[in-house]
Amino acid sequence: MRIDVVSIFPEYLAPLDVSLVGKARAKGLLDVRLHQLRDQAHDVHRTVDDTPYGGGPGMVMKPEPWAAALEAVAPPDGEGVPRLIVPTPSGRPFTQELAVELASEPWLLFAPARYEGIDRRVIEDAATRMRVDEVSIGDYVLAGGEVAVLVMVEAVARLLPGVLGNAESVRDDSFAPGAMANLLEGPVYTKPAEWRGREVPPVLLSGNHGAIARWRRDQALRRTAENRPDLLERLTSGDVDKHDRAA
Ligand SMILES: Nc1ccc2ncsc2c1
Repeated sequence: MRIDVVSIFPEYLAPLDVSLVGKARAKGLLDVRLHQLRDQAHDVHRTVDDTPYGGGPGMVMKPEPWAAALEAVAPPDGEGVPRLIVPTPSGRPFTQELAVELASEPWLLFAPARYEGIDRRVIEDAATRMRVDEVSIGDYVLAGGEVAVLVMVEAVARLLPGVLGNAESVRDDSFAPGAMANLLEGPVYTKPAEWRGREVPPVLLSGNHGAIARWRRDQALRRTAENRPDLLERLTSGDVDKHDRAA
């Protein structure tokens, strides 16, 4: 997979050089390219923003630098077309399901905005050439979209074949499609078996894999009911038998 990111703060994406994503890049599983938006602003101040038409607070990112940056990355007459992801608080929610969908794309192009956002015409123009998704990572105030790019790239990269050492853990993730869909992961434990007077739940030491699986699902249901009751509503009656609900 190729990932391009256009930003006025490409240094904000430095974490993509380390850990899971960094290792995937080193293995050649991921090709990440960062681009400075200001390189496409040719006035002396390399201006990328201006006041909003219609008035209002803040500044809006100008269309010309963004259009030039997107076309520099993906020339209209070039090979292949990326899927453009525009991180924005007014976008569709970023979910594990969307991460799985994006992980099947050969090329993603991220356009994180600062200020009040990007002139709408940039999105409309790009949509004539490529698929565009406006995506939000949640309902809170951030200074820009770069941190959302870090979130989405990590969530997608870990799903790529060969990136995670143990494919099992992808299956057992919270929110992963399948048995754990719409369930939060339960508590986890490691050695020592007793620590500051607290013991590991005996079932986890029993070697009884059926009992362990049942215990883990029960704990996942309990944690989901406690922290995300909204997710329980998504579980079909077939997913949660009467016993589970009563637990
Ligand atoms: N403030 C804010 C909240 C969510 C979000 N998602 C992508 S960019 C962004 C910015």
